[in-house]
Amino acid sequence: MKVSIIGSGYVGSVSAACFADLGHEVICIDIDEEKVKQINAGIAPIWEEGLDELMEKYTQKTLIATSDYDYAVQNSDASFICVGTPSGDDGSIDLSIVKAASASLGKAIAKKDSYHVVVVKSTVVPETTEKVVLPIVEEYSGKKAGKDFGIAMNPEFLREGKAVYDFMHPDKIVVGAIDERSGFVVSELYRKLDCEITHTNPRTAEMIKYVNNSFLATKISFANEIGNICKQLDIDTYEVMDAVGTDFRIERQFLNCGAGFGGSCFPKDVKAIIGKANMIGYAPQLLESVVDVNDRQPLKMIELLQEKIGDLKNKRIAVLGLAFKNDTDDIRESRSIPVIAELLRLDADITAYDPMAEESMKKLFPAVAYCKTAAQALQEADGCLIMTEWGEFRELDKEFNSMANRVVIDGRHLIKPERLSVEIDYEGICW
Ligand SMILES: NC(=O)C1=CN([C@@H]2O[C@H](COP(=O)(O)OP(=O)(O)OC[C@H]3O[C@@H](n4cnc5c(N)ncnc54)[C@H](O)[C@@H]3O)[C@@H](O)[C@H]2O)C=CC1
Ligand SMILES: O=C(O)[C@H]1O[C@H](OP(=O)(O)OP(=O)(O)OC[C@H]2O[C@@H](n3ccc(=O)[nH]c3=O)[C@H](O)[C@@H]2O)[C@H](O)[C@@H](O)[C@@H]1O
Repeated sequence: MKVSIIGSGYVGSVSAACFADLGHEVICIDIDEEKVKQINAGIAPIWEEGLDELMEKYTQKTLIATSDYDYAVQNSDASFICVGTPSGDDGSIDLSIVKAASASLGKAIAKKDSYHVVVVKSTVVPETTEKVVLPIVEEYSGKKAGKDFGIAMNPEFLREGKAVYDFMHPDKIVVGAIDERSGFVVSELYRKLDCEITHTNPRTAEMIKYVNNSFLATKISFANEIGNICKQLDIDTYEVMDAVGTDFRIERQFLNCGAGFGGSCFPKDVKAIIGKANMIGYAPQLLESVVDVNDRQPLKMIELLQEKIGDLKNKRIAVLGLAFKNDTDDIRESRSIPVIAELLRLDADITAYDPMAEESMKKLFPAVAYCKTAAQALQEADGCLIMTEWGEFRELDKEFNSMANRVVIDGRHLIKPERLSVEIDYEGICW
């Protein structure tokens, strides 16, 4: 089949490359000319394991990029909207980018003689596909949904860092279409994947995505709350979760307490569904608490540090890990952001290291001294904060020797102090 993908960010570029790998002809559309050029040169616009290889393999064969909606729509059967859905000022969803993409798509569909399917893959709150995207496409195309064009919602569940693998090995595919014809076109695109398709309406598909992310975020905040209680009682919360997680109704994953969840989706999606609930007159107490626990958690790292070394003014603090999690260069909502901001407010001197995310964080905090290795960041440091679950931090040992004061606060349960050859003053955030 022929498909166009609107937006070449994490979801768009991975979907494009994977659809090409499934044998489809793909056209990427982006308003960012730099990304268009990159893709046409066979270079992935973001870092994801396996993505460069797929881009190189299919670019200029079955995968091309353009900023021309008309060209893309004329030469494809369906268009996937994969643009960002950030939080507005009050936390609720900002649909302006989705609206702009829908309008461009509508104008292009106006010039097309044959049937086209509009697919919303961006994470959008329930009712958006039917009450926002559909009317905009109708308005700009002058055509009728369900007759001249189809419309469906197809949420994406991939994780950053494992995006290509997740796309190709989904545990669920959800297609929420307004009619059978639209649903059939979308399902056909996934035919080669070994996964059953859940067919539903657009609103339910939208809700499935939010419930998935909110439930995972709730598990993490629950684990953090329990971890904070366990720490006061001198109970190893990881031992607790290992036992509790053996119950198949609970499941061990996403019960790792630590500095909290970051990333481009959990924080914004929980806030967006809270916003939608408030809009319809329901106060979602539990979800509000999920956000509160998560906001408080990273600052506990600083409190623990202050307990050990007192006033942080002019103290040299090594921040290890800047990305919101391992295996990505993405710093969106990374828990290291509030931590660095607070350290700067307290006049600490910061050295920082991350294997991939240094460049992005530099734009946000130019005053931090960025280092090329963890060892360099630790030199002469009065304290160390471990913020991201990078595997290489697990291997740290002799590197702690060069610290002026070997105080290590671990936000990701990576260091086993008893296994080190060097003695350190170690504290886990909630263990
Ligand atoms: N990042 C992730 O791991 C996941 C994200 N999602 C959802 O997918 C959506 C996209 O997220 P990301 O890929 O992270 O966003 P992103 O911000 O990385 O990429 C969005 C892309 O859209 C382009 N764009 C903006 N306006 C445009 C327009 N009018 N026409 C064409 N292109 C335009 C931007 O230049 C950018 O390249 C969001 O709703 C997000 O919640 C869903 C699952 C996973
Ligand atoms: O909608 C999205 O964008 C995506 O959001 C998450 O994926 P992602 O944000 O890439 O990362 P996760 O691996 O889920 O981790 C999110 C955050 O939770 C933290 N986390 C995770 C697990 C855990 O037990 N504890 C914990 O603090 C991680 O450190 C990280 O900051 C979901 O896992 C994906 O299914 C979803 O598609």
